Amino acid sequence: MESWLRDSGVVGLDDLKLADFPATGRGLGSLRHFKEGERILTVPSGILWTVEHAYADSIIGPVLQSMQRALSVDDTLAIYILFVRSRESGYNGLRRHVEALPTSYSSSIFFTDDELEACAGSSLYTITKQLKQQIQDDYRTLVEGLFAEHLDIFPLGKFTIEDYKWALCTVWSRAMDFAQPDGKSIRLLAPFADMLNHSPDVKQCHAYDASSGDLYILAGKDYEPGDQVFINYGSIPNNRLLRLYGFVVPNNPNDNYDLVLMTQPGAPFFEQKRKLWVSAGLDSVSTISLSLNDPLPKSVLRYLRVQRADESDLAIITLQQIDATDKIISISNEVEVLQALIESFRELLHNFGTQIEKLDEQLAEGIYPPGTNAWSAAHVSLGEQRVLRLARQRAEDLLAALEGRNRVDSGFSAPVRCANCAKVAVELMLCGRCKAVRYCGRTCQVAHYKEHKALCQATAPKSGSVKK
Ligand SMILES: C[S@@+](CC[C@H](N)C(=O)[O-])C[C@H]1O[C@@H](n2cnc3c(N)ncnc32)[C@H](O)[C@@H]1O
Repeated sequence: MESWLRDSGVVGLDDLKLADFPATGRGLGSLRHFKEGERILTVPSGILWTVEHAYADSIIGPVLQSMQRALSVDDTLAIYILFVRSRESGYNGLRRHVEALPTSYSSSIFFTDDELEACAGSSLYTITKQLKQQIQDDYRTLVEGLFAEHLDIFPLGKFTIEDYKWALCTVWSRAMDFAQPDGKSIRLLAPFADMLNHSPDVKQCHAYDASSGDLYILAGKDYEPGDQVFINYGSIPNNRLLRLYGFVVPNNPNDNYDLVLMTQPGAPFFEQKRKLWVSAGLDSVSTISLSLNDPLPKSVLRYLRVQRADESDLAIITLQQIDATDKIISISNEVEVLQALIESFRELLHNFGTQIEKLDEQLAEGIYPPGTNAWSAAHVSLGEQRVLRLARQRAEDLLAALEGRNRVDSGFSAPVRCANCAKVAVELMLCGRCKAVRYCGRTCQVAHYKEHKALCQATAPKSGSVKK
């Protein structure tokens, strides 16, 4: 491969060496001092794997271009790689690169059920199961819609589902993405530069020159001869690292939990609510990342305030022109939102096969030997549970603060009655709009709305939004 890289105009080969490193496996080592920011490597446009190059290929290009529905970027790159690998002649340089690729990967899609069980309950667990099915479906579509039509180009023996999975993992674990000046993004694989391993401790140091189409690697920190040279793949949580790259970073500060919020189209006031979600940059199905830094992002509350809004809440939004997505609509709505969230977080945490304390114990006892698939899965589970516990705590704190304020608002000295059923209780909810009457619960508030409406409109503050 080296002579092909040299002949193709790769710059920097004399200062870097392929080597095995204990912590990461194969990578690139430096053969001299590098100062941070110094250019280390240039891989010219001509030898990059890109969709554009696949389309420009004289054999596979016309076939790809004649497809009624264009393949995804990942599928195009994966099939391009498999195509080059399958050729008996030609493509000499690119075939050398393919020969240097790993023969197997440790993405979670290759985990056995037992290995995956170590992260049961995590979003990775669910996504991996879905992904396995998705890959099978996509493969079947490829066979029927592409391979079977062009068996001379895609001999099925070299395009099996195992080959397809291998090629997809090659793309997931080695592709680099760049935004271009025209706003479009480009996904590419750069021979030799794709031997660089990840370190969160180096600065972002891979770049794409849109005018030349070349890929550059700069030193992400100072290096001494013999050091492993890294790039930074980005702030990636363990669940994603394991799914795409097949490794994890213990105690990863980027760990997250992808919370999926959804509402069925048949739900009451669905269209009205959908407009409110869209105006807040959300939709009826929204996936929101909860992270260690921000375990309960505002967008979660925005979504749920609208989802839980009843007729009177929606009337409040319209009448008072509340930015429903950013502010408390009514105390009752907010209480319901927070209670529902706490309940959901409890349930999500309960669904984890092994709780944090037990996982910590198992890891300390070496039940999951370091570096094994189950060990990686256990770290994903730990990360997701930590985020969810923080999120639950945040929601509980918000609810406690709200209830505390409500108690102060209602006055401890004189317990008041529910405006509907006249029940006496300390913890009555205040009508979020007029703040003139209190209810023992949501049912009473709704039941009383008709009677209360006129008074509510007359006594509600005329300007501003519902007090936080
Ligand atoms: C772009 S390739 C890097 C070169 C790769 N090590 C090789 O031998 O071909 C990305 C893959 O390298 C491995 N890798 C990268 N950074 C790593 C790290 N910090 N720890 C463990 N494995 C890492 C993972 O297997 C990942 O999927």
